[in-house]
Amino acid sequence: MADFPIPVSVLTGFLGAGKTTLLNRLLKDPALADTAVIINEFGDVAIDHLLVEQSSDGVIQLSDGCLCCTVRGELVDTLADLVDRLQTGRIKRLKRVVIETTGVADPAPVLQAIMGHPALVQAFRLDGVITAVDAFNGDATLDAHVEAVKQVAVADRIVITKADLVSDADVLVALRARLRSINPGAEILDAGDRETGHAALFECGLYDPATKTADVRRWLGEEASLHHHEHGDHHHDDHDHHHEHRHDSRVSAISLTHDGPLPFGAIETFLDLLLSTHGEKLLRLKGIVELVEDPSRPLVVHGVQKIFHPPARLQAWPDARRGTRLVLIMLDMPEDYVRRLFAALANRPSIDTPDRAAMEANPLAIAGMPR
Ligand SMILES: Nc1nc2c(ncn2[C@@H]2O[C@H](COP(=O)(O)OP(=O)(O)OP(=O)(O)O)[C@@H](O)[C@H]2O)c(=O)[nH]1
Repeated sequence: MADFPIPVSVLTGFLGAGKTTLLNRLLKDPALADTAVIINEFGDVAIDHLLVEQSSDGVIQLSDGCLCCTVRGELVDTLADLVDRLQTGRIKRLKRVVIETTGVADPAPVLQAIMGHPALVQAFRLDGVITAVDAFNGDATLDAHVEAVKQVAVADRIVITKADLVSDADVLVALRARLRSINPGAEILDAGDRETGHAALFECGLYDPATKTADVRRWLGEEASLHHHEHGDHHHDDHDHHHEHRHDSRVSAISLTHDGPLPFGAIETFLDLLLSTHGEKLLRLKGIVELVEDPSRPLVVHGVQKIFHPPARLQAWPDARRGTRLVLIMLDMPEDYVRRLFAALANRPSIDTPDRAAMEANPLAIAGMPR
């Protein structure tokens, strides 16, 4: 049996970052029984040693109760097949799916397979993205590959691997600071730490399945400070200085808040305009919204790159705080545009920004707004 929607965790990280090693260790934990592991490999990548006895249909039952399959074709087909096996009783239980992505890939297509597919989105929900970063090579990889920076930026949890290979503690401190500046909201864990087990890595979503209460602060990463990104001048100096060789100086996060309820249409328009004007820059967006239409049940918005999970409602507010809180991580953040767009749609016009009604009527005609 399965409780739909089944949580899906995506494990990413650059080539050789230690994804399989981490996964193998996690899967020894009895708490992860009834987990299906999908290894999303393309091209001539060696089959991971997890998959020693592969059956003809690509899915094997491991002795510890996990299902395992490699995907060389369509991830969508594999996920649909898992649902079919459950419904026909060929799989008895399925509590979780973990997808290990190929090291060089942008994680977006994997996430798109889950969140962008009308049938799968009923059966699965994205729990979170876990990104492994190699302590030894991490800095050089982030310098060389913007894909590696994006993998860090979309993460809910970042796991530093191979810390045992780094003798200089300052290197680890600097790497953590760098990861924190790319993604201030994600929790950063050490793979070698006993605490870095399933409990720390899974259930990144809004609900705690044990208590059914929503931990919005944790989900939005609000414990982490976002304010160092708000010193605009400093940010731009940094940007120019490192522009040549540090991709991550191009990634930044902001938090948008509004007190009081907003109409659903305002949020919809904000997201539509953001995606149509700067969608390629958006790496991650998460938020909770107080709606005019139904203020007692907060709306949850959740997107990775251009792919948005269907908006969901919580049954109740998790704590006394109301209003709207959105956290955005973007590449080359058009911060002024984003803030003005949000302000306009939240009906807080600044001197030269028209109000929401005018904007919805003609969104491209706003003074000073780049298209
Ligand atoms: N010393 C040390 N080596 C590690 C650690 N984690 C992984 N490795 C080694 O790093 C190499 C790559 O690890 P994998 O787990 O295969 O990495 P991966 O990210 O799955 O690799 P790809 O699937 O090829 O992208 C292997 O030789 C591992 O034994 C660690 O924490 N410490």
